[in-house]
Amino acid sequence: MRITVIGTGYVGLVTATCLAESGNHVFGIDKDEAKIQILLNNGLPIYEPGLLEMVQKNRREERLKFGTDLEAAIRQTKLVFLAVGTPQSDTGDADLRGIWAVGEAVGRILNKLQAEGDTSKRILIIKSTVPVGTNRELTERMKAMGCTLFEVASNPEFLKEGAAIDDFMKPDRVVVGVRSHETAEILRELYAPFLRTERPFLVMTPESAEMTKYAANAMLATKISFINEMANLCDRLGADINDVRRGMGHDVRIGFQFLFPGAGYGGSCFPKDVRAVMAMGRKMELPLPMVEAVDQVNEAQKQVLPTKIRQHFGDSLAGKFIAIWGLAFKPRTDDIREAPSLVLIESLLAAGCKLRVHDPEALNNVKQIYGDQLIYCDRPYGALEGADALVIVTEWQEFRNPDFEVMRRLMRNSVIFDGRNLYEPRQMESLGFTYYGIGRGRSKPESAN
Ligand SMILES: NC(=O)C1=CN([C@@H]2O[C@H](COP(=O)(O)OP(=O)(O)OC[C@H]3O[C@@H](n4cnc5c(N)ncnc54)[C@H](O)[C@@H]3O)[C@@H](O)[C@H]2O)C=CC1
Ligand SMILES: O=C(O)[C@H]1O[C@H](OP(=O)(O)OP(=O)(O)OC[C@H]2O[C@@H](n3ccc(=O)[nH]c3=O)[C@H](O)[C@@H]2O)[C@H](O)[C@@H](O)[C@@H]1O
Repeated sequence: MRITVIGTGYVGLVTATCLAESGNHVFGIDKDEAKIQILLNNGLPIYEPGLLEMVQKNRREERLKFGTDLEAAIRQTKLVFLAVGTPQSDTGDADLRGIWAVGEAVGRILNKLQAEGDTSKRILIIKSTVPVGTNRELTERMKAMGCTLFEVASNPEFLKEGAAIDDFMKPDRVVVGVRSHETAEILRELYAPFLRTERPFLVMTPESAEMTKYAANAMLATKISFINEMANLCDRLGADINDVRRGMGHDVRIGFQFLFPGAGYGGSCFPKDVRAVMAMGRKMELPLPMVEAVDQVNEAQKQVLPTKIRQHFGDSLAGKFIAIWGLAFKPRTDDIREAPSLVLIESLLAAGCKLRVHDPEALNNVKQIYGDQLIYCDRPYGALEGADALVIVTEWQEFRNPDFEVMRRLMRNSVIFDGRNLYEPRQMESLGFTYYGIGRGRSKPESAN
């Protein structure tokens, strides 16, 4: 099939590339000329494992093209994916200006093509995460522009950054929201190569598809906030969340996934999507106390590491050298949107600490925010030189098994605040470290200081 994907961010670029990989001819279109230029120069504007090689291969084989010319792309394609950002607005709901702008641009182009005698119907497929009713409103807006030969479908995306290619190529399910059988069948054919191993292709209304995406993200965020709350209780009661988590997860009704406590969930999706669900509830005057609590618990969780650090150092915190390992909101990405590391950095800078930070991929993004307020280290051990403490915020693989001897030699004080529970408290103590995890049963209430 011939496809246009509008937006070449984390989702659009992966979608365009994976669809090209399965034999389609795809145009990746973005309004950001700098991004397109990087892609045309055989680079990648983001870090996502395995993506660069796949982009290069499909460009070489001429199935994947990039540009800024939407009209040229739409002239040659029937399927048009919308993968532009839908960030959080000031009021908490999803900011849909990107979707409306694309709708208007596509509408103008369709009118022009129709006037030229092009009678083929285009299918606009909303891949971005959008509130329930967006599909319908986009349809109405385009009809109001005089467009007739089009249909809008919903096809939410469930990929995770860092594992995006695998998630797209082998999805647990594909969800499509359509108003016609014909569109459902076109999308079924498009996705067939990715669903060969019994994975379901679920057809529903656009409203249900839009809701499915938010409900899935809200559920996953709920699991994380729940386990974080249990971890904080373990800390106070002297239980170890790692044992508790295992004890829970073996119950197949509960399972192990998304039950890792930490420094709070971040990223461009869970925080904004949970708040968008809250906003939909407010609009419908329906209280959603559970979803609101998920967000509140998460905001509080981002303060857990700063609180433990304040408790440990007390009045002597100002002027301390603190090393931070891991800045991206999760491993295997350079994305720092809503990352818990940023809350920690703000708090420690405000307390007068000097920060030496390391991340395998996200240093440049952090530099763009903090400039020379931080010391940026290319290597993990470089960040430890003279440090009074190490704080681990993101569980990059290379932090799991470091040389603790070397670490102790480099650090001025052997103190570790481990926001991802990478190490065993007893082992760390036997190696001479003062060690704080999340929910490992060792922290005092804040008032104890
Ligand atoms: N990042 C993720 O892991 C996932 C994101 N989503 C959803 O997918 C959507 C996109 O997210 P990301 O890819 O992370 O966003 P992003 O911000 O990385 O990329 C969006 C791209 O759209 C481009 N764009 C905006 N307006 C445009 C226009 N009028 N014409 C052409 N290009 C335009 C921007 O320049 C940018 O490159 C959001 O709704 C998000 O909630 C869904 C699943 C996973
Ligand atoms: O809608 C989206 O954008 C995507 O949001 C998440 O994907 P992503 O944000 O890329 O990454 P996750 O692996 O879900 O991690 C999100 C945050 O939760 C945290 N997390 C995750 C799992 C866990 O057990 N504990 C935990 O604290 C991570 O550290 C990270 O900060 C969902 O997992 C995807 O299914 C969804 O498509």
